[in-house]
Amino acid sequence: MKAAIVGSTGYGGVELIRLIQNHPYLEPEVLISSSQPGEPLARAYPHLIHLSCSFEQLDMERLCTADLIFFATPPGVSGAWAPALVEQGKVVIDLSGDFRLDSPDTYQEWYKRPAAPAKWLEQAVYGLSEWFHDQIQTASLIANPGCYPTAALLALAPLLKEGIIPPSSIIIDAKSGVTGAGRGVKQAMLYCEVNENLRPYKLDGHQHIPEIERFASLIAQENITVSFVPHLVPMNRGILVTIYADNMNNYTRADVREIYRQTYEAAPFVRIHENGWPETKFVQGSNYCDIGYHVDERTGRIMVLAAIDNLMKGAAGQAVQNANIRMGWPEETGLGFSPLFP
Ligand SMILES: NC(=O)C1=CN([C@@H]2O[C@H](COP(=O)(O)OP(=O)(O)OC[C@H]3O[C@@H](n4cnc5c(N)ncnc54)[C@H](OP(=O)(O)O)[C@@H]3O)[C@@H](O)[C@H]2O)C=CC1
Ligand SMILES: CC(=O)N[C@@H](CCC(=O)OP(=O)(O)O)C(=O)O
Repeated sequence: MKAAIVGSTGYGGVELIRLIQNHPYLEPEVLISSSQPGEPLARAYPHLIHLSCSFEQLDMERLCTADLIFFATPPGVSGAWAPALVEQGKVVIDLSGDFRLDSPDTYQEWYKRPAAPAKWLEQAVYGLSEWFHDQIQTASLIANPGCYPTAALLALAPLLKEGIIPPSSIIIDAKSGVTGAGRGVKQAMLYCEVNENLRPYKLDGHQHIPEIERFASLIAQENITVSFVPHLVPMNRGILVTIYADNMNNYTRADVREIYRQTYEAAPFVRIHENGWPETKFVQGSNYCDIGYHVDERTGRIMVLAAIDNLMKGAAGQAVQNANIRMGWPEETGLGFSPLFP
């Protein structure tokens, strides 16, 4: 099948090229760049000099030569282009946040821009592969989750579904590498600003808060609110979330172990750490989400940790996993990379 990637000069886009180029059933046929049309891929990414493709202008007719279209673009781009592509019978997988929220007002409030039409927000299927597998199988428009929500929801969802933690006690402390902010030039992301520094940011309005709350509530079947504190850490890739919640009814470590075991026993990309806790190095370059937990009898809290590679399970890897689910291919197709360590 032919794939098109819009935003292929960005970090999410180049990770898609790497994955699709190694995928047995997908070809990276159309690589779109609005800033560098006509330029060879190797000019933007010399490590891909062995691939002799060039970037192309964003053009509807050209996009329609592909079967599957990935958007790895800033907010607003897929919202404008995806509906027409779906109407042409194409499958669209969107890595941006344009279709992750169901209310135009909520999108406007958190993204500070107008939303895509409500009809398309309602039609989009959330691409958290392990939890929305059945809906993804028939979806035309897949809203790939944000990087922080992927880690947070995979860690939280089993406990929420079982009603083990109360709806308002949840604190999510999250840390991301710098590729999470994209390849665009920003002063705050310069080496001297980021190196040897640990920076909390957007405590007062991160766009992933409504996304986490929407799907946590859906899974728990009650209204969930979370406190969310993201941090930027001086590393290229990786996200670690540490979640704190009250332990209702004193569930034991054995109870929690059984819940995670049962929930994820058939999930090829979720690994549970029974001894020790996940680290970002354990998942780097791979599509795994590693989860660990601690049932703290002293304080009556449960701590759950999840590590992902933000560009893989947090973006391009999960997008390819969703393409596999949608096309009926084995979920691991083209994603069988072991993590890079050290
Ligand atoms: N980085 C990460 O870890 C994650 C990112 N995401 C989301 O995925 C999307 C892509 O992220 P990322 O790759 O990091 O971002 P980058 O900034 O690295 O890349 C974005 C790409 O979009 C293209 N672009 C910019 N403006 C337009 C436009 N108006 N029309 C068409 N193309 C445009 C740019 O290429 P050009 O100017 O050449 O067209 C650029 O290459 C974002 O929405 C991001 O929030 C989601 C999960 C994780
Ligand atoms: C380190 C860093 O800056 N990370 C980005 C994550 C962006 C992302 O995943 O984005 P969308 O949900 O907007 O698509 C952030 O916190 O905004």
